[in-house]
Amino acid sequence: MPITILTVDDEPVQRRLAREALTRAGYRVAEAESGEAALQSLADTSTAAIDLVLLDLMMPGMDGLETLAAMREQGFDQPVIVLTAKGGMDSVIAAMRAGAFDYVVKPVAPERLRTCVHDALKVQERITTPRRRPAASPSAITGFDNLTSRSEAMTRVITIAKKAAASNIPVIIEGESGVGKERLARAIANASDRSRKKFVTVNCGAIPENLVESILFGHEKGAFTGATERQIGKFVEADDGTLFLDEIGDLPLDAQVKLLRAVQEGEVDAVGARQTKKVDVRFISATHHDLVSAVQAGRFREDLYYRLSVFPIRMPPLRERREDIAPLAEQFTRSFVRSEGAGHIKGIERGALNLLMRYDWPGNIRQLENTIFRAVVLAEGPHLTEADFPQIATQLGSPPAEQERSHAAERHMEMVLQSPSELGDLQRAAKALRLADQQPSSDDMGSELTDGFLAALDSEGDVRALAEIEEEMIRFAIDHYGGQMSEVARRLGIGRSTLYRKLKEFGIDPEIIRDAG
Ligand SMILES: Nc1ncnc2c1ncn2[C@@H]1O[C@H](COP(=O)(O)OP(=O)(O)OP(=O)(O)O)[C@@H](O)[C@H]1O
Repeated sequence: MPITILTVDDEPVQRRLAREALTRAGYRVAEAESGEAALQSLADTSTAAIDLVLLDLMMPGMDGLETLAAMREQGFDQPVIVLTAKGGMDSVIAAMRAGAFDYVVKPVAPERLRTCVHDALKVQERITTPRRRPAASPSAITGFDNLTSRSEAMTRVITIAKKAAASNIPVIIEGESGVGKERLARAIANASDRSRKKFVTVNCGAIPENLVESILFGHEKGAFTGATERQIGKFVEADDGTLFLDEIGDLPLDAQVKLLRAVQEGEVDAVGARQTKKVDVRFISATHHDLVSAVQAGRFREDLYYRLSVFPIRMPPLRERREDIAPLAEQFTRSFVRSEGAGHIKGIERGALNLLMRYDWPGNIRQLENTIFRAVVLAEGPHLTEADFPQIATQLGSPPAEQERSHAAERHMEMVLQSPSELGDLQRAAKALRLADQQPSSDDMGSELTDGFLAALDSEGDVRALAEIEEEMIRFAIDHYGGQMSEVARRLGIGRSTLYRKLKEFGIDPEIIRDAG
């Protein structure tokens, strides 16, 4: 089955450019002219499944960011590469924050696009392949000793959590998504006198409303249409052990009433059962919501809140405990090098760690874990360097001290291949990508662009073929001189007939380049 890429762009010329570049690389290409149409294509089961989405950020109607958000909301988790026209680094950063894999600046440089798509698919394939062993699978490592806590903030959390482990009272862990709430809950349970009993988790936010009662409290066979088997429910399953109520703030109000009774009385009624059952459960809940505000807004029952939050623990986001970033990054690197068989990687460089420590990590430890995974899968050198974290560098908008590698060099090439009117944005982008160190400074990127900026190496680190560079130079010149072919020929130092012969040879359509520019 060929890999299918959905190109989403309102401009037919751009769709065509992307299609040409991708079909030449052997991909199947589907097209959508708007965000709305893209969502329809993704949901359409009658056509080939989409493996990757190439998404323009600037579109009328639903723009790229809205489309990306809607995709994730609707459960489409294909990798997304965003296309940006005029430097638009702000929306690129927003898209990366929203989970885009990477970005490409228009007009699309075919080689860069293909590298980007190849990388995204490689990472995706490794995520979905059973070979992947998460670096820190919650069930594998669950003690306090395995919770990285170099920071003061986290040391405090662990001290409090150890106290909670010594008692049986309900604990609520509050904190942003991916911050490690479940890991902490497991550590508490493992250090408690119920450590040998079951730890049952239930994600309250993921249960369909009409099934909440049955999943929590169980049901008898035939209690409702579809209840073909008796189910004991999570409470009974956790009897004598610990019940972890994740995303408790998402529990519907009706279910909150029943939960309150179960918590208060230690009794549950399975749907359709005649008898009440006594259970002995230790509760640990978690939420990324501000439950106090939810109580004030009437979305969460106050009595239930007080019952569950006898022992509240706030997990600080990673940006409030930056000292933990480096040890976590090192731990994930070691772990993924092992699980991915990437023995050529010996570790992570200081410069890369410094870069990671400056970032805010809105997705917290989970995002850091995924970022390291991606770097380990794609890195070719003996150490992870700053250049292996292009998406973080982009979002930080800060310069790398690290020797640039082909990936960034390609980006640089793209920047150079823009029209002069875009230079302001591009200079900022170049700075964001920290190219200043060993490339000519952004000030050198005046209106006269020199061929010294052309990327000499390909994505494998090898010298690029002359023909490829020649083709790129011609495309650039056409764009740069607004399609005036005699000027293009003159500046390139070749005759018009040679130019036209080369256009034919490389399959270049000057009209398309001019429109795209
Ligand atoms: N101290 C840690 N050391 C290593 N890995 C960790 C640590 N804390 C969390 N993780 C890893 O980070 C990821 C997110 O952790 P976890 O699921 O516990 O977060 P969460 O706050 O419960 O997330 P959510 O709110 O989205 O459910 C997991 O893969 C987990 O194994």
